[in-house]
Amino acid sequence: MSDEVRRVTPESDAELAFEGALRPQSLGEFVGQHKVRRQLQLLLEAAALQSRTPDHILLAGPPGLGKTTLAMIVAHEGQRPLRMTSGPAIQHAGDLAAVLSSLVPGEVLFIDEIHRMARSAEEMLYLAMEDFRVDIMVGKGAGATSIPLELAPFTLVGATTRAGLLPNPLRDRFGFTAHLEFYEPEELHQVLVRAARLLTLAIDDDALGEIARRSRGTPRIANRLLRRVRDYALVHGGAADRTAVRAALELYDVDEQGLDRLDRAVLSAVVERFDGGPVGLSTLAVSVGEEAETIEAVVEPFLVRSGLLSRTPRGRVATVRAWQHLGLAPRTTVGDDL
Ligand SMILES: Nc1ncnc2c1ncn2[C@@H]1O[C@H](COP(=O)(O)OP(=O)(O)OP(=O)(O)O)[C@@H](O)[C@H]1O
Ligand SMILES: [Mg+2]
Repeated sequence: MSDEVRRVTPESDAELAFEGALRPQSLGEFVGQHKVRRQLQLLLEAAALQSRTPDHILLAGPPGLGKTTLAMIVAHEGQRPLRMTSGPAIQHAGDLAAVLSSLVPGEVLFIDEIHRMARSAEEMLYLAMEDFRVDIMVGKGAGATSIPLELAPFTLVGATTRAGLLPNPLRDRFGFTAHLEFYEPEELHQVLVRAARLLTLAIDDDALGEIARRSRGTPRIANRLLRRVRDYALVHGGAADRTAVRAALELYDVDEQGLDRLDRAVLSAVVERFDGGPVGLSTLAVSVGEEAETIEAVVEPFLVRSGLLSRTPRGRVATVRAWQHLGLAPRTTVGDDL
C-alpha cells in the first residue's frame, strides 16, 4: 500500500527504529539548514563558555525536517541529559509540574507538539521558563493557596508544526526560534548518501539524485523512499538504479515532482472542483476527506513552496503551474497571473 509512503509522520515501530539509526548525533553531521545550525552553534557555545544552561529553543517547521533530531543534538552536544515528552501528554498543569520538578540541573526538556499542551500547563510553563520556579496550587476555593517550588535550571526545547498557534507569551519566552525550511535536492542527496552508507546499501549516485529530487524536500521521506527502492531492487533482483527508483516511486504514487497522493488530491480539488480557487481551508479539507490541520501543516507548505498553490486572504488559489502539473490548460480569468 502506498499509505506508508504518503504519510509524513513515522508510522510504525520499525520506521521509528530506522529513524533512530539514521539520526545525526551532532550539528556537524546534520545536513543543510545552515543558518539554523550556525545560530544554534553560537547559542550552545556561548552557554558552554559561561557554564550555564542554554536559552530555551523553539523549533518550528513541517514534519520530518529534523526537529526531534535537533533537540537530541542540543542535549548531545552539551552532554546534557534529555527528557522527552509531548504536548498531548500534558493534559493538566499537574502533568507538567511532575515533569518539571523531577528535572536534574542542566537537563534538556523536549516538548514535542508543544502547541497541543493544555492551557493551564502553558501558564505554568511561563514562570518555569523565566524564573525556574512553579507555583503549585494546593486546595480548592477560598482555602486554596499556592506553594512556590524551585526548579533546577533547564533548557526547554519545544517543537511545533504550527508556530502560529502558540500564544505570544509562550513564543516570547524562547531565546531563539529556529524555522526549519524544506531541503534542497542536493542536501537530500547528502542525507541519502549518508543513509545508504549506514545501511550498507549499494545504490548508484544517479538513483540517489532521483530520490532526492522527489522527496518533498523532507529527509524523513527521502530515507523512506530509499528503503522502498531497496525493497524493489531486492525483490526484482536488479540493481538499485534510476530505473528501480522510477518503478518503485510509480508504485507508491510519488510523482515527478515528488507530490504524493494527498498533495495531488488537494491540488486537483482546488483546480477541478473549485475552478482554481479561491477556496477556504475547511471546505478544501472536507472535499478531500482530511483534517484541516493536516492540510495546513503538512500539505500546503510544500505546495506553496513548490509554486503550485498560493494562500490569499480569500482562500487557496491554484497557480498556472498547478494546472500544468495536472495536465490541464490554465483557466483564463482571475488567478492566471499568480
Ligand atoms: N538535517 C538532517 N540531516 C540528516 N538526516 C536528517 C536531517 N533532518 C532529519 N533527518 C532524518 O529525518 C528523520 C526525521 O527527522 P525528525 O524526526 O527529526 O523530524 P521532525 O521534524 O521531528 O518530524 P515531526 O514533526 O514529524 O516530529 C530522522 O530519522 C533523521 O534521521
Ligand atoms: Mg519529531
